Amino acid sequence: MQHKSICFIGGGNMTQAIVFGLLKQGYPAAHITVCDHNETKLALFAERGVQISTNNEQSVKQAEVVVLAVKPQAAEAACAALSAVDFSDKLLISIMAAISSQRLTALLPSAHNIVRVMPNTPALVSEGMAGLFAPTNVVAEFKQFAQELLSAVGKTCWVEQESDMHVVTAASGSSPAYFFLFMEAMQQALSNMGLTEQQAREFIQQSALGAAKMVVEKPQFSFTTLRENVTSKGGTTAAALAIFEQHQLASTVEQAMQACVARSQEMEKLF
Ligand SMILES: NC(=O)C1=CN([C@@H]2O[C@H](COP(=O)(O)OP(=O)(O)OC[C@H]3O[C@@H](n4cnc5c(N)ncnc54)[C@H](OP(=O)(O)O)[C@@H]3O)[C@@H](O)[C@H]2O)C=CC1
Ligand SMILES: O=C(O)[C@@H]1CCC=N1
Repeated sequence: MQHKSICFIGGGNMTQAIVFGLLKQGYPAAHITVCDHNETKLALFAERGVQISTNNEQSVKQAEVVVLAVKPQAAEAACAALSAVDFSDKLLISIMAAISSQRLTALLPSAHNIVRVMPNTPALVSEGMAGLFAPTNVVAEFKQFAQELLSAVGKTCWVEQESDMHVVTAASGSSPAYFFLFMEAMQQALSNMGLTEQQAREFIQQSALGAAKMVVEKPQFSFTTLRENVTSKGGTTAAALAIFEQHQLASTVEQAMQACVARSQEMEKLF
């Protein structure tokens, strides 16, 4: 991939995951700048050779690609501070949940090439999953760069309709947290039944990794088949799954993901 100069606005959790993932894949640190007002966060990047700055405007002016990575609540202020920058030759990538391309255009009128990306933190270990959307006017070269950038730290999937980015947020951005919550609950339960936290973690992480690898490496098997292959009639797994069913796990998961989408839709109107 081309090594364009990239400036990240916001050096928080998601920027750390993407930038450290990119460095792991050999993206030159000298081509990356991270802007934040938090010196402690900036130090994490500086110690890996990434350029750091508290002067957003100056850094953005020098970059070919700008990644907006502040919280949606902070989008307006962050963009207002960039109003003097001419974005017409730059690619603007927004990883912010819920902020539409129309809103971004209103905030930064000179930005004609906007790609929305909904990544997730497994980018840190090169196993990210990112949904992408670009309005029809975005030039192909910039779309390709955005895809290559995210492909360097995981898998990508374009959506045609911007409204689908709400659902994508439930599917990529937020979804690692569902699995982490499940693992937290498993660890608590195993600890309560006598394993140490560390033992519990080892059983859970390897089982999760093994299950995920089976899903990836055995695409001929549906999730249902993989589950059924573990579940002996009248056995231990069936006893566990019966409790999940009794407590309507599928319905709970659906409600949780609907809440994620609804919050994204609400945030789109708020910020
Ligand atoms: N975390 C995740 O898993 C994912 C997050 N996202 C999206 O990524 C974005 C960032 O999320 P996340 O990394 O978790 O958030 P964080 O709060 O961890 O990081 C945002 C950082 O930006 C800083 N910041 C705020 N305003 C400015 C500014 N004007 N200039 C420079 N830095 C600024 C914040 O500082 P301070 O805290 O001091 O204000 C903070 O350090 C969000 O919009 C979120 O929707 C998307 C997918 C997944
Ligand atoms: O929770 C959030 O709002 C952000 C967006 C997706 C993941 N984290």
